[in-house]
Amino acid sequence: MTTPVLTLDGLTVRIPTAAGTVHAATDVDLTLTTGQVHALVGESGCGKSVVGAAICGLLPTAATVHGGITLHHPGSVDVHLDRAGARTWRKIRGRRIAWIPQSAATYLTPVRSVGDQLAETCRHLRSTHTPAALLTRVGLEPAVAGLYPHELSGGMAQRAAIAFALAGDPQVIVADEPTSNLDPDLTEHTLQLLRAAADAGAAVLLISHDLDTLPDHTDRIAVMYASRLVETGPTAAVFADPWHPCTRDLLAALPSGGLHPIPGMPPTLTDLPNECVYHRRRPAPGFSGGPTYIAQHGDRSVRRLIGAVS
Ligand SMILES: Nc1ncnc2c1ncn2[C@@H]1O[C@H](COP(=O)(O)OP(=O)(O)OP(=O)(O)O)[C@@H](O)[C@H]1O
Ligand code: NI
Repeated sequence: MTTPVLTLDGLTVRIPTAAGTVHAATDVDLTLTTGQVHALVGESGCGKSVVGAAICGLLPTAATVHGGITLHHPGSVDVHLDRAGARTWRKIRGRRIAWIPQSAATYLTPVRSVGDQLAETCRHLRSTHTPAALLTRVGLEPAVAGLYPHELSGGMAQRAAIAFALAGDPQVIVADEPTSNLDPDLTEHTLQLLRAAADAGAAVLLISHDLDTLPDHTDRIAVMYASRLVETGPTAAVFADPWHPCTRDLLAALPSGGLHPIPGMPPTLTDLPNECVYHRRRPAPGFSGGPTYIAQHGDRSVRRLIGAVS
């Protein structure tokens, strides 16, 4: 049985920049559940990492957040992360929510061995695991503990990143493109490790561009376009019968879909109206713009245009 662990309720993130206010995430509703791997996909710059960063309390300080980010724990009170201060985050990060970055090299200190840093993380989190057990769990030899970060191959570094994330037995794991630098074998191995973490009870959010790998490795998918979710549902159902034109176009751009790139360019996020703008990229029949709404059908949802013909 799956239980909701983390709920995003109308998450809206705005980032002020010299070029204007970036609409980085708008009205994002998403529930992460125990034991499931949830994919978050969409074109580059659509806001996926911002959603992941919001869940992990890692947004830039200038960002403003509206809407709810709620962490649930059976038998305990909900934690409202959208209002959490530094003290709450110190208790939560690593222990209840962990982040797996794209490259482990970005957060490891070059001057200390992997084992040293993993031992320090375990002490800090009061982990019940030893560094050796964590390395074994992600398929690394115990001898890797003695290596320095620059001595790790890309695949080893990514496994090490997962070992660090597993140290605190987090309820939620956010992995931001963990396979983007890996060959197919290492990609497969990394996705299996995320599946194992979910099987052990975590809710995993996998931000990914490798759509072809998702049906085999994820339970649910959320498709994002220009800061908004346009479609969510079980991965197999969405791949078999995509409802939103954006999802259809993303799938058609894959080798398995015939390699048809999406025409046009993604919009600039500093100048967005209060509606889904995919119809501007790919005009819908008989529709020239206007508000959208989310239609819910069982365990699937799709953003529809009010007044569109189809
Ligand atoms: N620190 C920041 N300051 C200003 N703008 C930012 C910042 N971080 C992200 N953005 C902007 O927010 C928008 C969403 O970015 P985000 O990194 O979430 O996209 P993404 O979907 O993860 O893209 P990619 O697939 O390339 O990683 C982009 O327009 C980006 O330029
Ligand atoms: Ni990103």
